Amino acid sequence: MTARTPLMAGNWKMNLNHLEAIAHVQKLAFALNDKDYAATEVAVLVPFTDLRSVQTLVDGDKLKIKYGAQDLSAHDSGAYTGEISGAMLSKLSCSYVAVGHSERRQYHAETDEICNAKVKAAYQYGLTPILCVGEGLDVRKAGNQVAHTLAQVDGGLKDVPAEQAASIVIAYEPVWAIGTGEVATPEDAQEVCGAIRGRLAELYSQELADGVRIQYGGSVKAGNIAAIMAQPDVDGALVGGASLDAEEFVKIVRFRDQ
Ligand SMILES: O=C[C@H](O)COP(=O)(O)O
Repeated sequence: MTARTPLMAGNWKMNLNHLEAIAHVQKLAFALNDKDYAATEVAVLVPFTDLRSVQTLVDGDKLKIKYGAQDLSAHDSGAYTGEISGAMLSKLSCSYVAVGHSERRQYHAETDEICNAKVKAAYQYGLTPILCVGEGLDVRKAGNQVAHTLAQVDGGLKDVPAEQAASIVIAYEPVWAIGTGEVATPEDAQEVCGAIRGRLAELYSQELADGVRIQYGGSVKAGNIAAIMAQPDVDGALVGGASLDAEEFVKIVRFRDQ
């Protein structure tokens, strides 16, 4: 099995303006050290309006924090008012971009087809997509969480070649656990993350599947991260609310100490 470096990504959602973003990244940079970065990759997914400020800070101070966006357009350029292209994100040296977050699926009607086009757009411009998948409460109650989530994996990766899929990050986020304080048990997380890895092996190869990082997301905090990370198929977390508290996020990055 390939060793996978955990990825802790803070998804700020629609929080922190560009000035607050600078202060927040400075706090993270002050607290994190080389040992942290060697053990765990750290990223922040920030509002579009923060990207230039974060880029300037990261470049200027040679920070090891990676950054990226929370969405991108499926289109290259042109008359798509309000959209931001992969090329624009790439120009800002983004490493990551979230695709198909449940809030995009829910409030912006993003389908698996749209997510698939966005995954392809991300790769086209050298960005690593973090493909978000996960079931709602009704699906969970019916016991269909694995089938539902794997269908989203299939849809998001349709016709994506292995050389691209090898670098994808998949974030399993049960919708009922997002921002609710209702965290999935480590066993719940493992069940679906393990199934996602199994599906990647079927779609591509075991070797590829063993190298892909699968994150858990949903009410992750310093107090629950260690048990979640102890699961064999969980390789990091996509952290919402707790990523807005620099001290808490640093503790999550240092999950081995919790
Ligand atoms: O992208 C992050 C997830 O939506 C989780 O959010 P949360 O940590 O606030 O529950």
